[in-house]
Amino acid sequence: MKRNRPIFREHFVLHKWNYVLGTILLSISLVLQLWVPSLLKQFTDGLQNESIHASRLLELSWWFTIAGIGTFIFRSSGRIYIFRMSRMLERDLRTELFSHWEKLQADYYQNQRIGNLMTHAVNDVNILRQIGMQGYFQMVEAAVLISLAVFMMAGTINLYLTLLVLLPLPGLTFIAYRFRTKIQSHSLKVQEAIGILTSRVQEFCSGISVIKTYVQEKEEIKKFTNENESNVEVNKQLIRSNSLFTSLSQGIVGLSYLLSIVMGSILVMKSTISLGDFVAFNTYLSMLIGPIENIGKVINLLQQGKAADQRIREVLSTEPDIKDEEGTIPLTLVKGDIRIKDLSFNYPRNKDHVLKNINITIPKGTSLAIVGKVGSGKSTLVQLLLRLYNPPKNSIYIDQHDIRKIPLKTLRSSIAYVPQDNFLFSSTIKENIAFDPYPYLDEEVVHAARSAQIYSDIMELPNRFDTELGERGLSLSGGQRQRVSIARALIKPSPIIIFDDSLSAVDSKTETNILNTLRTEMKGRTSIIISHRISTIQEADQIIVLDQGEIVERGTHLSLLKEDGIYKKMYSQQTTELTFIQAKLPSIQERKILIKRRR
Ligand SMILES: Nc1ncnc2c1ncn2[C@@H]1O[C@H](COP(=O)(O)OP(=O)(O)OP(=O)(O)O)[C@@H](O)[C@H]1O
Repeated sequence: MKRNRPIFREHFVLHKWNYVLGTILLSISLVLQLWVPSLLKQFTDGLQNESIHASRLLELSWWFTIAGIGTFIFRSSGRIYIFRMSRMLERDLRTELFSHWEKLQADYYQNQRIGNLMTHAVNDVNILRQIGMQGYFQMVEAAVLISLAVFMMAGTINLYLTLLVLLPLPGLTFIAYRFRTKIQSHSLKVQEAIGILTSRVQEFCSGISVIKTYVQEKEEIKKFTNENESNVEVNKQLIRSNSLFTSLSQGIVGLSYLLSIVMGSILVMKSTISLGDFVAFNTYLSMLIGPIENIGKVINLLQQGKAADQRIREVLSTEPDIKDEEGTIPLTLVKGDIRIKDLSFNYPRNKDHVLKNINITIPKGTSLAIVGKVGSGKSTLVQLLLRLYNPPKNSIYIDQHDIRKIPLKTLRSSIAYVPQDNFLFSSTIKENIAFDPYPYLDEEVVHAARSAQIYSDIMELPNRFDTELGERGLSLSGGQRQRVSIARALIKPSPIIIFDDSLSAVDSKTETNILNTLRTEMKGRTSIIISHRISTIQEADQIIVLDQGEIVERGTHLSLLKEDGIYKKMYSQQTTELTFIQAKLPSIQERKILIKRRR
């Protein structure tokens, strides 16, 4: 959704009555707070005149108690009202950001740093929340407290003393603003330094075996020490700014108090004001210091808020490139006939075509295998079928419909896809397999696991299907992750299934077992298998060989072996490698002799 107006303003307008109520409650508490100095005045003057008696003392104590309790009740409820609204802004904005990101295409994420996205979701939203919480609260407090306190000081005690004492205080606002900016930039550097240290530790933990095998411990310690040193350096700058700010503001506040005490005492001695006035005046002054300092902080916060608001609105106004377009046919099911016609494709930020003039027909229920060198365009082709990138119009058809006219939801729920990277979520194995929102029965999960040849591995885990996987499923081996991904695709009752190099991390025995079960699982389903291994794809109904984005060979395993092309070369190379490995392996007879000798 495009946001034309600043986010906080929109939120404020939407919840204005809650903010008004919060403001009224807070203002009542401030008025009650400002009642205290006048009670103090009456008490002090009473003591000085010796006119105070027990019942008056009791009465004053009552008023003090009422002022205290009232301040507490109204301040807390005003705070709850205002702060609750800001928490709602935070919650709604994060949900809006998240659901917007979900709509954006894969390409968007390839051009963004994850760190930036995290900053939008965490820091920028926090800043907007702070404007609603501390920012709004402190502005109301400053406006009400300063105006009323100054009015009381000047109107009921002494105008000139008030002007004199207030003279240095705008300096407090100024330095709070200036230093806040400086402190902010130092804090940012400290955060960056901590981020670098964290990444270093993270990288160290992940790469520990490489570091050890390359005997790089000393080098790594050196790098860490340098970065640790930089962290100390930026922290020193932060400490310097903080100390200077505290000392300067204390200096200004001290000057105000000094003026108040010296000039106030003179006025008391001259009987221009009473001792009670003097006490009340200094109490008002102490109440003013915080809000005056806060003005500077709030100005700074508003500036940060402006930048955060712009950044968030920029993200929210990024239009998804891949969405249901005009003319989308309301299809809910497809059968699985695929036709690719004159497809040429280049990635959005690269003019060179990575696929050139591709023509393929895959009738429903048949299989297509794609082989080819690294970077020849195999994954791109299947990603276009899923519309992870937009293919040109009228270039890919499913059941005679241009896929750009098939609702995205229908298209993607009709395709089960095992991507190359085998991404697993940090949840249980069961949740990873039954990821498709369809409510799967336990038996279906077990069946998918058996078909993907991962069942016995799962049964050996401590909590079997309920075993929690670590981040990105890293607690499993590469081959196990691959088979969990396959199970996730097999459980999905979709008419089309795609495997992108999905058997690369399993041994040849497991590969044969998986292929045997897949034959049954894929009956009636249109399948596309990408692989570098001929053994995986040789039984496909048709095989294409891609080279630099072009189909250079096509046929069946047998027909391609008759051609003297890339396919045959790959086959010969792989069978020679296999024979070589087999030749290297001792025969059963030789193994028995070896075992005997070892004994
Ligand atoms: N997101 C992208 N943006 C720009 N170019 C890309 C992108 N993804 C892939 N490419 C380029 O497109 C070409 C085809 O890549 P693709 O991943 O389709 O090859 P592949 O045949 O699947 O390779 P592999 O066997 O390594 O998986 C490559 O030159 C690659 O650099």
